Amino acid sequence: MTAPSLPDHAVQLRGIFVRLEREFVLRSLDLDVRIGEGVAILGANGAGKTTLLRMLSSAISPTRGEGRILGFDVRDRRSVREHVHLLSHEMGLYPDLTPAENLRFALDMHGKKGNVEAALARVDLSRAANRRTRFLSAGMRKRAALARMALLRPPLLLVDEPFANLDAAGRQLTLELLREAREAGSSLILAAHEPDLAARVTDRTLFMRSGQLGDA
Ligand SMILES: Nc1ncnc2c1ncn2[C@@H]1O[C@H](COP(=O)(O)OP(=O)(O)OP(=O)(O)O)[C@@H](O)[C@H]1O
Repeated sequence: MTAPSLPDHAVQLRGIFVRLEREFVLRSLDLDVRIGEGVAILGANGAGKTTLLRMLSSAISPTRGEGRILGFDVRDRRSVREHVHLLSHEMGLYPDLTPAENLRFALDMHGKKGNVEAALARVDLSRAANRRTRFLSAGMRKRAALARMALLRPPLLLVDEPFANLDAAGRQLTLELLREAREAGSSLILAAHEPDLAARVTDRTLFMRSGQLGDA
């Protein structure tokens, strides 16, 4: 499905509430992110950053409020999922597939073509390309998920704590891949606990407190 019209915003949220169990985790949240813009979201543990990213990826629906993502209604899960990619802690890799198989599967799912071998070489995973993902270290799995993100080049990229579990080289690689994705036109929303690293790949920083966003 194509977007109703060419949007100038990747994200526009107005008065969004998300209730999980009995608690409102997001409350009256507004957010505007322009097409091509990069926004960092900082905030204490439990502030609601992951919940916001999960809602933007349509993993969960808002309890109240309105929003558009790349011009699609925030509740139009099928359209949102087609255009938005979430790189999260879980990473969404199939443990019994190899990294190469995971990447090919992701490309097939999105009807895209790409050079899987080159993407794995870029993240220094060529030697592990044919081992089952379940036998890789946390950092290696993160590199595989980064390679998949780089291959998919989604219009809107949501990234949750990308620098955790990575060595210095892995963090540098993450910065490079995020920068390349932005140069290719992806809009980016990045939740992190490392303000300096986050600022290197985003244009501005917001702070989440008790489920609401404000200036840092
Ligand atoms: N599936 C769930 N069911 C019920 N409550 C949840 C669920 N997921 C998260 N929460 C609650 O929502 C609140 C926000 O959690 P969230 O993971 O969004 O915070 P966060 O800002 O990403 O934190 P961190 O920096 O620790 O990753 C927390 O109080 C958490 O307990």
